[in-house]
Amino acid sequence: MERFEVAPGAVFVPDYLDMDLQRELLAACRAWASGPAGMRTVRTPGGGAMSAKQVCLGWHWYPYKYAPTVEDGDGRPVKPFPEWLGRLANEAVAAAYGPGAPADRYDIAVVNFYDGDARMGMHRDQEEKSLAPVVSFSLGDSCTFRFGNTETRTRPYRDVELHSGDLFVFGGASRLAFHGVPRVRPGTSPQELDLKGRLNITLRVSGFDRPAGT
Ligand SMILES: O=C(O)CCC(=O)C(=O)O
Ligand SMILES: [Fe+2]
Repeated sequence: MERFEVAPGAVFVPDYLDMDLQRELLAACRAWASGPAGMRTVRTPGGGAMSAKQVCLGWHWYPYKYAPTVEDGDGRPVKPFPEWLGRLANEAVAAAYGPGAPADRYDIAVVNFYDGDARMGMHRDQEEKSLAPVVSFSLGDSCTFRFGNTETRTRPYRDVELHSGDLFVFGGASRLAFHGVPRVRPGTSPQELDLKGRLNITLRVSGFDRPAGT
């Protein structure tokens, strides 16, 4: 398997997921997208809306914190984070960093759906307490993924083309680097995958204590 270190601790692994696994993940995303606590438009405090639609598992992210329920939506408990997804995250970390990489308790998934000309501005994933690596899988349309530095939203950054099945892991010195999706390429989803648009599944470790009963 080819691996490219884009920045220290940021590793790009093209073609990581085979088509069967991509299909399984797509089916899972469709189930997660349905309500309650389903896919929604995220509104920012400034009154804007994110163009990528989002659904979370394990902990619900909304600008700019986590909650056990969909505070900014239907108020329902966030869907559980399945154990198999945690195994997939740890396998992906080992594929990116090598078999000696420590396993962790992955407990958050953020699923982003990009259709048409949706995009995502430069930001840091910084609402987690844990600094465990972020694991990101891509399905469907290709995109430009911009991976920057920890100081500024601007250069230096590197643009990587992410295709369906690709893996990107960022941890270590790059865990709090700015990153974003300046463009997706509509109509580039593989024929074998029944998906119009792009799905991104981002797996994270919260480092939070779960309150009892949730
Ligand atoms: O869609 C992507 O590849 C990136 C998503 C992302 O950065 C996020 O959900 O925080
Ligand atoms: Fe992010």
